[in-house]
Amino acid sequence: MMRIGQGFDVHQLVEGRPLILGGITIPYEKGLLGHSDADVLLHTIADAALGAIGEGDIGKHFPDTDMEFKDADSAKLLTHVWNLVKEQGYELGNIDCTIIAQKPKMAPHIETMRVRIAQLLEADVSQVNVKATTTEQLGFTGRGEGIASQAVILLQKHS
Ligand SMILES: Nc1ccn([C@@H]2O[C@H](COP(=O)(O)O)[C@@H](O)[C@H]2O)c(=O)n1
Ligand SMILES: C[C@@]1(CO)OP(=O)(O)OP(=O)(O)OC[C@H]1O
Repeated sequence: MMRIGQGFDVHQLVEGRPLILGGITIPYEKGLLGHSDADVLLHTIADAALGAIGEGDIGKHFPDTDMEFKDADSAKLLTHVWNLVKEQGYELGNIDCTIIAQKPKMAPHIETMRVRIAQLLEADVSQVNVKATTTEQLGFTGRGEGIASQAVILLQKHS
């Protein structure tokens, strides 16, 4: 049996915050703003996984009004979500993610993100793909005001 899910998230880029993306810290002059560490890529992956198992979204599981999740490590939130996936008997088929950011250049960091995401999803690196695109300086991402992310996930269960 297979289940598919998709995720999308956006966070604002501001000065004075570290840029945490895909479970790693990337050197940059700005970072993402959020109630948690604002790791937009891990949030997208968590949303895709929750979508695949019909469990809503991360806002439902980790309300941004709850101080327990203030400055939360998104890797821990994703691990919680992944435990729900495993409780339903699923494992990762594959995941494909796109980071939408004008800057910084993601290419030097993609492999490290893949390895970290594979670790969090208890899968092989070959099951995880991470891409990046600019929006050719158009829109809020193009102006460097924020970073968006998208993901599609396939879960599988052996019967
Ligand atoms: N923040 C980014 C954005 C893009 N890349 C890489 O550059 C390639 C070209 O980007 P376009 O937006 O012109 O399609 C893209 O395919 C990525 O490999 C990047 O590293 N970091
Ligand atoms: C992760 C949570 C919880 O700390 O907060 P944010 O970091 O603001 O992220 P968002 O994607 O806006 O919504 C989910 C939240 O409930």
